[in-house]
Amino acid sequence: MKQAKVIAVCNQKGGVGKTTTTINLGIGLANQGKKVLICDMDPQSDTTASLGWKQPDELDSTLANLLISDTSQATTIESAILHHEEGIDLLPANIDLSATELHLVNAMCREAILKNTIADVKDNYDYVLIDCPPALGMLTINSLVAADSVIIPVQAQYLPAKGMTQLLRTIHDVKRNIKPNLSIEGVVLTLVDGRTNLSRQVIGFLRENYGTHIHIFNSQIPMGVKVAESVSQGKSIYAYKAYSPVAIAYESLTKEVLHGRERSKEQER
Ligand SMILES: Nc1ncnc2c1ncn2[C@@H]1O[C@H](COP(=O)(O)OP(=O)(O)OP(=O)(O)O)[C@@H](O)[C@H]1O
Repeated sequence: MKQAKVIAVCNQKGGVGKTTTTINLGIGLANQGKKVLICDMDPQSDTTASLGWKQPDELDSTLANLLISDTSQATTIESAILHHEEGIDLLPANIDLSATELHLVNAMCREAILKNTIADVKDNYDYVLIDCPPALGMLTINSLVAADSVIIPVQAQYLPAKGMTQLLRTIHDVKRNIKPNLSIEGVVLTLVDGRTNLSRQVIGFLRENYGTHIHIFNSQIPMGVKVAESVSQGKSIYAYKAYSPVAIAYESLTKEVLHGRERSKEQER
């Protein structure tokens, strides 16, 4: 049996590249021989649609059914898992997940429902990546409680970087009250426009304001038109346009994540 590392890809700000990072990091890890499960915890179901399931609302079994353990539908986690042609598995989402958020508020052990839901299958994988919704509600809290670490995609702009305070506070609260060993894997700069100096300014801002203790990945994800095209084809950037700057950047991020894990395993020994 494997021992999965569970990583939440999280930022309450919308449109910062969470979905794109989850997919391309996930498939990047699969390309390196790792077994990967992606959980789509965003009711917009962009990850599900971007991986080729274009009508998520027509899916019978999704994370929404699993999280409310709807006995009338008797959904098993195995029956909900979809298999993508590039070698990763997906627990899909659809719009029902937004109603699930309300249900979770009154549920017992409400913060740990995702963690318990994936407990039986998690160790079939090396990595479980969770694409979080752009909000700090119960779906995000469940994602953080299920996770060992968090990757924070930050758009290389001044205001999105500023908005990190609230997210870091939430991560701190989860760590203090529920999940003491939750760690921040790192911040990845996304949508970097190479024509400006903004990425350097944003890194300077993050270091100054959040201390030196938050790791910032060396890999930066540039802007590239091929991203939207790959999404429309249900493919990763590697399958759609190998060797494009975005593909090279995500491959490099994948290696940083892999090496980070190897380093921490060595430290444990
Ligand atoms: N490197 C990139 N270059 C160009 N476009 C990108 C890049 N990364 C993401 N995008 C585009 O930016 C938009 C937002 O990206 P994405 O969906 O990954 O962000 P998100 O944080 O998951 O959004 P949401 O919060 O709405 O779920 C999408 O249209 C996506 O195709």
